[in-house]
Amino acid sequence: MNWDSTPTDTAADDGRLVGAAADGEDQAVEAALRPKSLAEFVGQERVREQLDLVLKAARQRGATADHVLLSGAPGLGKTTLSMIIAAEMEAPIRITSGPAIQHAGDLAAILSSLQEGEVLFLDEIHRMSRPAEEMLYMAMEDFRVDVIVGKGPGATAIPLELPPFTLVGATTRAGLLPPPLRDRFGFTAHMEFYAPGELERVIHRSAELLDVTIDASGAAEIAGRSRGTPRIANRLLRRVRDYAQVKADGDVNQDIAAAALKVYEVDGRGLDRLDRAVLEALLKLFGGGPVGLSTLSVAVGEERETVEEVAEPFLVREGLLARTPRGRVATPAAWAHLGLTPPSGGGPGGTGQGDLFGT
Ligand SMILES: Nc1ncnc2c1ncn2[C@@H]1O[C@H](COP(=O)(O)OP(=O)(O)OP(=O)(O)O)[C@@H](O)[C@H]1O
Repeated sequence: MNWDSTPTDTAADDGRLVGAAADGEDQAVEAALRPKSLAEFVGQERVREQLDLVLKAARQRGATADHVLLSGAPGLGKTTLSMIIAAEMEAPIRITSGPAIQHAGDLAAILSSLQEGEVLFLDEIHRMSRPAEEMLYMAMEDFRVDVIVGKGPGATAIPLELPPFTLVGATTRAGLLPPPLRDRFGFTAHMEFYAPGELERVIHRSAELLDVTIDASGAAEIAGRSRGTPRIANRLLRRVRDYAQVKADGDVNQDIAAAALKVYEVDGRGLDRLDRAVLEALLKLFGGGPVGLSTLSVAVGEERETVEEVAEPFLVREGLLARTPRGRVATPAAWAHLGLTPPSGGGPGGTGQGDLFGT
Protein backbone atom coordinates (compact mmCIF):
# COMPACT_ATOMS: atom_id res chain seq x y z
CA MET A 1 0.00 0.00 0.00
CA ASN A 2 1.22 3.44 -0.84
CA TRP A 3 0.08 6.59 1.00
CA ASP A 4 0.67 9.77 -0.94
CA SER A 5 -0.75 11.80 1.88
CA THR A 6 -2.85 11.36 4.93
CA PRO A 7 -6.52 11.73 4.05
CA THR A 8 -7.96 14.77 5.73
CA ASP A 9 -11.49 15.57 6.75
CA THR A 10 -13.34 18.79 6.43
CA ALA A 11 -15.24 18.09 9.63
CA ALA A 12 -14.62 20.67 12.31
CA ASP A 13 -15.19 18.18 15.09
CA ASP A 14 -11.59 17.01 15.54
CA GLY A 15 -10.82 16.05 19.10
CA ARG A 16 -14.38 15.19 20.10
CA LEU A 17 -14.92 11.70 21.42
CA VAL A 18 -18.04 11.47 19.26
CA GLY A 19 -16.55 13.34 16.28
CA ALA A 20 -16.69 11.35 13.06
CA ALA A 21 -13.36 12.57 11.68
CA ALA A 22 -10.28 10.46 12.42
CA ASP A 23 -7.90 11.78 15.08
CA GLY A 24 -4.26 10.79 15.49
CA GLU A 25 -4.98 7.86 17.77
CA ASP A 26 -7.67 6.57 15.39
CA GLN A 27 -5.24 6.57 12.50
CA ALA A 28 -2.75 4.54 14.50
CA VAL A 29 -5.29 1.95 15.67
CA GLU A 30 -7.58 1.82 12.64
CA ALA A 31 -5.17 -0.10 10.49
CA ALA A 32 -5.38 -2.98 12.95
CA LEU A 33 -9.17 -2.87 13.13
CA ARG A 34 -9.97 -2.63 9.44
CA PRO A 35 -11.79 -5.62 7.96
CA LYS A 36 -9.60 -7.10 5.23
CA SER A 37 -12.29 -8.70 3.03
CA LEU A 38 -15.88 -8.09 1.96
CA ALA A 39 -16.93 -11.07 4.07
CA GLU A 40 -15.47 -9.43 7.18
CA PHE A 41 -17.01 -6.02 6.43
CA VAL A 42 -20.02 -5.57 8.71
CA GLY A 43 -23.37 -4.22 7.47
CA GLN A 44 -24.03 -2.18 4.29
CA GLU A 45 -25.56 -5.36 2.85
CA ARG A 46 -26.66 -3.89 -0.47
CA VAL A 47 -23.36 -2.16 -1.15
CA ARG A 48 -21.50 -5.33 -0.24
CA GLU A 49 -23.60 -7.52 -2.49
CA GLN A 50 -23.37 -5.14 -5.45
CA LEU A 51 -19.66 -4.58 -5.03
CA ASP A 52 -19.08 -8.30 -4.71
CA LEU A 53 -20.70 -8.79 -8.13
CA VAL A 54 -18.71 -5.99 -9.73
CA LEU A 55 -15.42 -7.39 -8.43
CA LYS A 56 -16.20 -11.05 -9.13
CA ALA A 57 -17.24 -10.25 -12.71
CA ALA A 58 -14.07 -8.24 -13.32
CA ARG A 59 -11.94 -11.05 -11.88
CA GLN A 60 -13.67 -13.64 -14.08
CA ARG A 61 -12.99 -11.51 -17.15
CA GLY A 62 -9.40 -10.98 -16.05
CA ALA A 63 -10.11 -7.27 -16.29
CA THR A 64 -9.48 -4.27 -14.09
CA ALA A 65 -12.56 -3.41 -12.01
CA ASP A 66 -14.73 -0.45 -13.01
CA HIS A 67 -14.23 2.87 -11.23
CA VAL A 68 -16.13 3.03 -7.94
CA LEU A 69 -17.58 6.06 -6.17
CA LEU A 70 -18.27 5.75 -2.45
CA SER A 71 -20.33 8.44 -0.79
CA GLY A 72 -21.29 8.78 2.84
CA ALA A 73 -20.45 10.51 6.10
CA PRO A 74 -16.95 10.27 7.62
CA GLY A 75 -16.10 7.09 9.52
CA LEU A 76 -18.57 4.78 7.74
CA GLY A 77 -15.88 2.69 6.06
CA LYS A 78 -15.01 4.27 2.71
CA THR A 79 -11.25 3.94 3.15
CA THR A 80 -11.74 0.42 4.46
CA LEU A 81 -13.82 -0.54 1.42
CA SER A 82 -11.24 0.88 -0.97
CA MET A 83 -8.59 -1.32 0.65
CA ILE A 84 -10.91 -4.29 0.44
CA ILE A 85 -11.46 -3.63 -3.28
CA ALA A 86 -7.69 -3.72 -3.81
CA ALA A 87 -7.33 -6.87 -1.68
CA GLU A 88 -10.16 -8.65 -3.49
CA MET A 89 -8.61 -7.73 -6.85
CA GLU A 90 -5.17 -8.71 -5.52
CA ALA A 91 -3.98 -5.31 -6.65
CA PRO A 92 -1.77 -2.72 -4.98
CA ILE A 93 -3.41 0.46 -3.69
CA ARG A 94 -2.31 4.07 -3.74
CA ILE A 95 -4.03 6.45 -1.35
CA THR A 96 -4.33 10.18 -1.79
CA SER A 97 -6.92 12.91 -1.31
CA GLY A 98 -8.51 15.77 -3.24
CA PRO A 99 -6.91 18.53 -1.17
CA ALA A 100 -3.46 17.01 -1.86
CA ILE A 101 -4.03 17.39 -5.61
CA GLN A 102 -4.06 21.09 -6.28
CA HIS A 103 -2.38 21.07 -9.69
CA ALA A 104 -3.02 18.91 -12.71
CA GLY A 105 0.71 18.07 -12.57
CA ASP A 106 0.25 16.49 -9.11
CA LEU A 107 -2.33 14.15 -10.57
CA ALA A 108 -0.29 13.44 -13.70
CA ALA A 109 2.64 12.39 -11.51
CA ILE A 110 0.47 9.94 -9.58
CA LEU A 111 -1.34 8.56 -12.63
CA SER A 112 1.82 8.05 -14.63
CA SER A 113 3.38 5.97 -11.87
CA LEU A 114 0.40 3.58 -11.45
CA GLN A 115 0.87 -0.08 -12.21
CA GLU A 116 -1.59 -2.05 -14.32
CA GLY A 117 -4.70 -2.89 -12.27
CA GLU A 118 -3.67 -0.67 -9.35
CA VAL A 119 -6.40 0.87 -7.19
CA LEU A 120 -6.13 4.63 -6.77
CA PHE A 121 -8.10 5.77 -3.73
CA LEU A 122 -8.95 9.44 -3.93
CA ASP A 123 -10.52 10.56 -0.67
CA GLU A 124 -12.51 13.82 -0.59
CA ILE A 125 -12.59 13.76 -4.36
CA HIS A 126 -14.94 16.78 -4.35
CA ARG A 127 -12.07 18.94 -3.06
CA MET A 128 -9.78 18.43 -6.04
CA SER A 129 -8.84 21.46 -8.14
CA ARG A 130 -10.75 22.04 -11.39
CA PRO A 131 -7.78 21.46 -13.77
CA ALA A 132 -6.95 18.20 -11.99
CA GLU A 133 -10.59 17.16 -12.19
CA GLU A 134 -10.62 17.74 -15.95
CA MET A 135 -7.47 15.68 -16.36
CA LEU A 136 -9.12 12.91 -14.38
CA TYR A 137 -12.08 12.73 -16.82
CA MET A 138 -9.83 11.64 -19.64
CA ALA A 139 -7.74 9.36 -17.45
CA MET A 140 -10.84 7.54 -16.23
CA GLU A 141 -12.39 7.15 -19.64
CA ASP A 142 -9.49 6.61 -22.02
CA PHE A 143 -6.59 5.77 -19.67
CA ARG A 144 -4.72 8.65 -21.17
CA VAL A 145 -3.72 12.15 -20.05
CA ASP A 146 -2.43 15.15 -21.93
CA VAL A 147 0.56 16.61 -20.14
CA ILE A 148 0.95 20.28 -20.98
CA VAL A 149 4.54 21.34 -21.46
CA GLY A 150 5.43 25.03 -21.57
CA LYS A 151 3.24 28.07 -21.13
CA GLY A 152 1.25 30.48 -23.29
CA PRO A 153 1.05 30.13 -27.08
CA GLY A 154 4.08 27.80 -27.15
CA ALA A 155 2.48 25.25 -24.80
CA THR A 156 2.12 21.76 -26.23
CA ALA A 157 0.07 18.81 -25.05
CA ILE A 158 1.98 15.55 -24.89
CA PRO A 159 -0.35 12.53 -24.72
CA LEU A 160 0.62 9.94 -22.14
CA GLU A 161 -0.86 6.44 -22.15
CA LEU A 162 -1.79 5.03 -18.74
CA PRO A 163 -2.16 1.42 -17.68
CA PRO A 164 -5.77 0.43 -16.85
CA PHE A 165 -6.43 1.24 -13.20
CA THR A 166 -9.43 1.40 -10.86
CA LEU A 167 -10.26 4.75 -9.36
CA VAL A 168 -12.08 4.57 -6.05
CA GLY A 169 -13.37 8.05 -5.24
CA ALA A 170 -14.76 8.87 -1.81
CA THR A 171 -16.87 11.85 -0.94
CA THR A 172 -19.01 13.00 1.93
CA ARG A 173 -21.03 14.99 -0.59
CA ALA A 174 -21.85 13.22 -3.84
CA GLY A 175 -24.07 16.16 -4.77
CA LEU A 176 -21.01 18.41 -5.03
CA LEU A 177 -19.41 16.32 -7.76
CA PRO A 178 -19.80 17.72 -11.27
CA PRO A 179 -22.02 15.37 -13.32
CA PRO A 180 -19.27 14.60 -15.90
CA LEU A 181 -17.13 13.22 -13.08
CA ARG A 182 -19.99 11.35 -11.41
CA ASP A 183 -20.98 9.78 -14.72
CA ARG A 184 -17.54 8.27 -15.26
CA PHE A 185 -17.90 5.92 -12.31
CA GLY A 186 -19.18 2.51 -13.29
CA PHE A 187 -20.51 1.83 -9.82
CA THR A 188 -21.70 4.24 -7.14
CA ALA A 189 -22.37 3.17 -3.60
CA HIS A 190 -24.04 5.28 -0.98
CA MET A 191 -23.04 4.26 2.53
CA GLU A 192 -25.70 4.60 5.21
CA PHE A 193 -25.34 5.05 8.94
CA TYR A 194 -25.17 1.67 10.72
CA ALA A 195 -28.01 0.14 12.69
CA PRO A 196 -27.30 -0.53 16.39
CA GLY A 197 -27.13 -4.30 15.77
CA GLU A 198 -24.47 -3.79 13.08
CA LEU A 199 -22.45 -1.57 15.39
CA GLU A 200 -22.64 -4.26 18.06
CA ARG A 201 -21.03 -6.66 15.58
CA VAL A 202 -18.32 -4.08 14.80
CA ILE A 203 -17.68 -3.68 18.55
CA HIS A 204 -17.49 -7.43 19.22
CA ARG A 205 -15.09 -7.84 16.30
CA SER A 206 -12.86 -4.94 17.44
CA ALA A 207 -12.96 -6.12 21.07
CA GLU A 208 -11.64 -9.48 19.98
CA LEU A 209 -8.81 -7.87 18.00
CA LEU A 210 -7.98 -5.61 20.97
CA ASP A 211 -8.17 -8.56 23.36
CA VAL A 212 -10.99 -7.04 25.38
CA THR A 213 -13.66 -9.24 26.96
CA ILE A 214 -17.08 -7.67 26.41
CA ASP A 215 -20.55 -9.11 26.84
CA ALA A 216 -23.63 -8.47 24.69
CA SER A 217 -25.02 -5.82 27.07
CA GLY A 218 -21.73 -3.91 27.06
CA ALA A 219 -21.56 -3.92 23.26
CA ALA A 220 -25.19 -2.77 23.03
CA GLU A 221 -24.51 0.07 25.46
CA ILE A 222 -21.58 1.36 23.40
CA ALA A 223 -23.40 0.81 20.08
CA GLY A 224 -26.34 2.95 21.22
CA ARG A 225 -23.99 5.87 21.83
CA SER A 226 -21.95 5.57 18.63
CA ARG A 227 -24.06 7.75 16.34
CA GLY A 228 -24.38 5.08 13.66
CA THR A 229 -20.64 5.28 12.95
CA PRO A 230 -18.09 2.44 13.27
CA ARG A 231 -15.19 4.85 13.83
CA ILE A 232 -16.99 6.31 16.87
CA ALA A 233 -17.92 2.83 18.10
CA ASN A 234 -14.27 1.77 17.97
CA ARG A 235 -13.16 4.95 19.74
CA LEU A 236 -15.74 4.61 22.52
CA LEU A 237 -14.73 0.98 22.94
CA ARG A 238 -11.13 2.05 23.54
CA ARG A 239 -12.17 4.59 26.19
CA VAL A 240 -14.43 2.03 27.88
CA ARG A 241 -11.55 -0.45 27.84
CA ASP A 242 -9.34 2.12 29.68
CA TYR A 243 -12.02 2.59 32.31
CA ALA A 244 -12.58 -1.14 32.74
CA GLN A 245 -8.86 -1.69 33.15
CA VAL A 246 -8.31 1.09 35.70
CA LYS A 247 -11.55 0.92 37.68
CA ALA A 248 -12.51 -2.76 37.41
CA ASP A 249 -11.13 -6.11 36.31
CA GLY A 250 -10.81 -5.17 32.62
CA ASP A 251 -13.99 -6.91 31.42
CA VAL A 252 -16.71 -4.77 29.84
CA ASN A 253 -20.41 -5.08 30.59
CA GLN A 254 -23.30 -2.64 30.44
CA ASP A 255 -22.61 -1.04 33.83
CA ILE A 256 -18.94 -0.52 33.08
CA ALA A 257 -19.68 0.90 29.63
CA ALA A 258 -22.34 3.27 30.98
CA ALA A 259 -20.13 4.41 33.87
CA ALA A 260 -17.16 4.97 31.56
CA LEU A 261 -19.12 6.96 29.03
CA LYS A 262 -20.63 9.05 31.81
CA VAL A 263 -17.09 10.09 32.73
CA TYR A 264 -16.52 11.07 29.10
CA GLU A 265 -19.88 12.91 28.99
CA VAL A 266 -21.33 10.87 26.15
CA ASP A 267 -24.98 10.28 27.01
CA GLY A 268 -27.23 7.31 26.28
CA ARG A 269 -28.05 8.59 22.81
CA GLY A 270 -24.51 9.61 21.85
CA LEU A 271 -24.85 13.33 22.60
CA ASP A 272 -21.77 14.95 24.11
CA ARG A 273 -21.37 18.07 26.25
CA LEU A 274 -21.66 20.45 23.29
CA ASP A 275 -24.77 18.78 21.85
CA ARG A 276 -26.45 18.88 25.25
CA ALA A 277 -25.45 22.50 25.87
CA VAL A 278 -27.13 23.50 22.61
CA LEU A 279 -30.29 21.56 23.44
CA GLU A 280 -30.38 22.82 27.01
CA ALA A 281 -30.04 26.44 25.91
CA LEU A 282 -32.76 25.95 23.32
CA LEU A 283 -35.13 24.40 25.86
CA LYS A 284 -34.32 26.23 29.07
CA LEU A 285 -33.52 29.73 27.79
CA PHE A 286 -35.74 29.93 24.75
CA GLY A 287 -38.65 27.67 25.63
CA GLY A 288 -37.84 25.35 22.71
CA GLY A 289 -37.51 28.14 20.13
CA PRO A 290 -37.75 29.29 17.48
CA VAL A 291 -34.48 31.07 18.09
CA GLY A 292 -31.86 32.27 15.63
CA LEU A 293 -28.54 30.51 15.25
CA SER A 294 -26.52 33.54 16.37
CA THR A 295 -28.50 33.96 19.58
CA LEU A 296 -28.27 30.26 20.33
CA SER A 297 -24.51 30.32 19.71
CA VAL A 298 -23.99 33.28 22.05
CA ALA A 299 -26.06 31.50 24.69
CA VAL A 300 -23.83 28.43 24.59
CA GLY A 301 -20.62 30.46 24.26
CA GLU A 302 -19.60 28.86 20.97
CA GLU A 303 -18.92 30.09 17.47
CA ARG A 304 -21.89 30.05 15.09
CA GLU A 305 -20.02 27.61 12.82
CA THR A 306 -19.36 25.23 15.70
CA VAL A 307 -23.04 25.06 16.61
CA GLU A 308 -24.16 24.84 12.99
CA GLU A 309 -21.58 22.39 11.63
CA VAL A 310 -20.55 20.37 14.67
CA ALA A 311 -23.57 20.07 16.96
CA GLU A 312 -26.62 20.57 14.79
CA PRO A 313 -26.25 17.91 12.07
CA PHE A 314 -26.51 15.08 14.58
CA LEU A 315 -29.29 16.78 16.56
CA VAL A 316 -31.26 17.22 13.33
CA ARG A 317 -30.57 13.63 12.26
CA GLU A 318 -31.77 12.38 15.64
CA GLY A 319 -34.99 14.38 15.31
CA LEU A 320 -34.15 16.51 18.36
CA LEU A 321 -33.84 19.87 16.63
CA ALA A 322 -35.38 21.36 13.51
CA ARG A 323 -34.01 24.18 11.39
CA THR A 324 -36.94 26.34 10.29
CA PRO A 325 -37.11 29.66 8.45
CA ARG A 326 -37.98 31.28 11.80
CA GLY A 327 -35.06 29.76 13.65
CA ARG A 328 -34.06 26.64 15.56
CA VAL A 329 -36.87 24.68 17.17
CA ALA A 330 -36.72 21.80 19.64
CA THR A 331 -38.87 18.76 18.95
CA PRO A 332 -40.93 16.91 21.58
CA ALA A 333 -38.18 14.25 21.55
CA ALA A 334 -35.68 16.89 22.74
CA TRP A 335 -37.82 17.72 25.78
CA ALA A 336 -38.17 14.03 26.53
CA HIS A 337 -34.45 13.36 26.10
CA LEU A 338 -33.47 16.03 28.63
CA GLY A 339 -36.32 15.00 30.95
CA LEU A 340 -37.95 18.42 30.76
CA THR A 341 -41.59 19.37 30.30
CA PRO A 342 -42.50 21.68 27.45
CA PRO A 343 -44.26 24.90 28.52
CA SER A 344 -48.04 24.34 28.50
CA GLY A 345 -49.73 25.47 25.33
CA GLY A 346 -46.24 26.16 24.04
CA GLY A 347 -44.42 23.62 21.95
CA PRO A 348 -42.45 25.02 19.10
CA GLY A 349 -42.76 28.77 19.01
CA GLY A 350 -43.78 29.00 22.68
CA THR A 351 -41.75 32.05 23.59
CA GLY A 352 -41.65 33.54 20.16
CA GLN A 353 -38.16 34.87 20.83
CA GLY A 354 -36.50 35.73 17.56
CA ASP A 355 -32.91 36.26 16.68
CA LEU A 356 -31.51 39.60 17.76
CA PHE A 357 -28.57 39.17 15.41
CA GLY A 358 -30.32 37.58 12.45
CA THR A 359 -30.10 33.88 11.62
N1 LIG B 1 -18.34 -2.12 7.97
C1 LIG B 1 -17.36 -2.08 8.87
N2 LIG B 1 -17.09 -3.17 9.60
C2 LIG B 1 -16.11 -3.12 10.54
N3 LIG B 1 -15.37 -2.01 10.80
C3 LIG B 1 -15.62 -0.92 10.10
C4 LIG B 1 -16.61 -0.89 9.09
N4 LIG B 1 -16.64 0.33 8.55
C5 LIG B 1 -15.69 1.04 9.16
N5 LIG B 1 -15.08 0.31 10.11
C6 LIG B 1 -14.01 0.77 10.98
O1 LIG B 1 -14.22 2.15 11.24
C7 LIG B 1 -13.00 2.87 11.12
C8 LIG B 1 -13.18 4.00 10.14
O2 LIG B 1 -13.39 3.49 8.84
P1 LIG B 1 -12.84 4.24 7.54
O3 LIG B 1 -11.52 4.91 7.83
O4 LIG B 1 -12.87 3.26 6.45
O5 LIG B 1 -13.95 5.33 7.35
P2 LIG B 1 -14.08 6.42 6.19
O6 LIG B 1 -15.49 6.41 5.74
O7 LIG B 1 -13.03 6.23 5.14
O8 LIG B 1 -13.80 7.75 6.95
P3 LIG B 1 -13.24 9.13 6.35
O9 LIG B 1 -14.33 9.67 5.48
O10 LIG B 1 -13.02 9.95 7.60
O11 LIG B 1 -11.96 8.85 5.61
C9 LIG B 1 -11.93 1.86 10.75
O12 LIG B 1 -11.22 1.49 11.91
C10 LIG B 1 -12.69 0.65 10.28
O13 LIG B 1 -12.05 -0.52 10.68
